[in-house]
Amino acid sequence: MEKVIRVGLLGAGTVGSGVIQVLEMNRRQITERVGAQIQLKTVLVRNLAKKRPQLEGYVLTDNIDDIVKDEEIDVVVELMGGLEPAREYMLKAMEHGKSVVTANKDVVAQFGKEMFAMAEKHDVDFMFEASVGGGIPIITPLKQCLTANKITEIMGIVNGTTNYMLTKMTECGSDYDEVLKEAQAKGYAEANPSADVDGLDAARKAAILASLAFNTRVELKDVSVEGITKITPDDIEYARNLGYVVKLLAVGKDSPEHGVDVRVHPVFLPKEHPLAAVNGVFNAIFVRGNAIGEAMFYGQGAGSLPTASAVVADIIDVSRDIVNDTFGRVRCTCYEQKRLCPLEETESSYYVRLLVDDKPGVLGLIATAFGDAGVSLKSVIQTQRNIVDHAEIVAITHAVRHASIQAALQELKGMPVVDEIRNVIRVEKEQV
Ligand SMILES: NC(=O)C1=CN([C@@H]2O[C@H](COP(=O)(O)OP(=O)(O)OC[C@H]3O[C@@H](n4cnc5c(N)ncnc54)[C@H](OP(=O)(O)O)[C@@H]3O)[C@@H](O)[C@H]2O)C=CC1
Ligand SMILES: N[C@@H](CC=O)C(=O)O
Ligand code: NA
Repeated sequence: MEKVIRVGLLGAGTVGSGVIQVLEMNRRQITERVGAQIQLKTVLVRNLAKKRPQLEGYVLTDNIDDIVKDEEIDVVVELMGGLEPAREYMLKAMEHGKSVVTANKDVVAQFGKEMFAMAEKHDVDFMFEASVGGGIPIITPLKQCLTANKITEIMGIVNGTTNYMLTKMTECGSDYDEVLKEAQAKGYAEANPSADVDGLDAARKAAILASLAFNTRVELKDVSVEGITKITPDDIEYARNLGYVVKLLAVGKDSPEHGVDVRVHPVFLPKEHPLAAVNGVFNAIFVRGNAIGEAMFYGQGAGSLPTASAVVADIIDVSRDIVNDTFGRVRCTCYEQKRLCPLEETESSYYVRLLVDDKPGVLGLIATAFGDAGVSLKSVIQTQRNIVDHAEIVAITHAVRHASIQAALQELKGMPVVDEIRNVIRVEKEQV
């Protein structure tokens, strides 16, 4: 008789309902591929009273014990989101001998070590492909396909909500609040969308990617984070006129001089850069390895079915391990303890937009202030932009240390002719 693998699902929202749909839509192929039937048995939700026509025929519960203590259930799929009780439920599931699949970057970025330790202790699998880049395969490539390489750089657009917002603001001049609402309606945003727009979601993903790429534990607290809330239509227009697009980037670098540098921030990206063409909900992740060279992974970073694609692939992988009794083939890969590079040591070019008094000699004073702080300028433009008695100065600097640009900004803040530092955004150099 055909073996049956039973699944307990925690959460039936955007991704959870996508998982149910994919398991039903591709049932025959999935059974063939696994050599066993995957059957969803029980679904945990918060609100049992909610109408859920899609879940007819499945056992619904709001009690986690109905899943973790059910001996028939082999795999627990966590798609509730947030730290608690998701972390607690996943640990409980593993304690009861069940493999766990999750899309939860909050837990992986903060408690990954604890999760792997529990999986090892109970000889079960812990899989999290959907936690970064939604449907894009990137966790498995880093854990398996790229292991022949020493990886020195990983860089990408890893938040679908903010990429969707920036794309709409750039292409259609849409209003910030309006496009955020659209992204929420499409199911891209986190339960609390400030995680998206403040860069935290991308920072969690950056921590996960860097840990896997550089084989050293990087947690959310180790990532310097800046979101897109300060980006204005004016910055987007200046970027366009100067030959750039504005993107929220996650950057991870590993070098012998500085150690591991992981950060998330908006950047001016040259229009010719391959990541500049990644628009809407699409994500892309660049990896530089010493054997493969450059590789890029591209696809939909959020949304019900694309994310479910990654979750179901993990369920299939775990099921194959159950069928073949080969759990834990790929354990935690953080076997080194590398130095984490402080933000002050990082280097970048910057776009600096200032509101200044509109009078002779101001441009010279500004250039001197930058020069005194050791910041050399690549270009400076002065515009009027409907401002009475004032002007805007936009400077693009050459690559300088973070500490130097901070010193220049401090100097500028104290100058009577400078009325406001309107924005400071990093500028990414062209790919060579
Ligand atoms: N949305 C996306 O595009 C992507 C999401 N992810 C991640 O996937 C996970 C799920 O996201 P998403 O589907 O968007 O979230 P939703 O908010 O759409 O769904 C969450 C589900 O979990 C249930 N739930 C939440 N808290 C509890 C609780 N304490 N006890 C029982 N059930 C609970 C909710 O129940 P109820 O229905 O009763 O409210 C709901 O069914 C998150 O970790 C997210 O970061 C990853 C990649 C992409
Ligand atoms: N809110 C996230 C969902 C996927 O991780 C995003 O917008 O990318
Ligand atoms: Na993924």
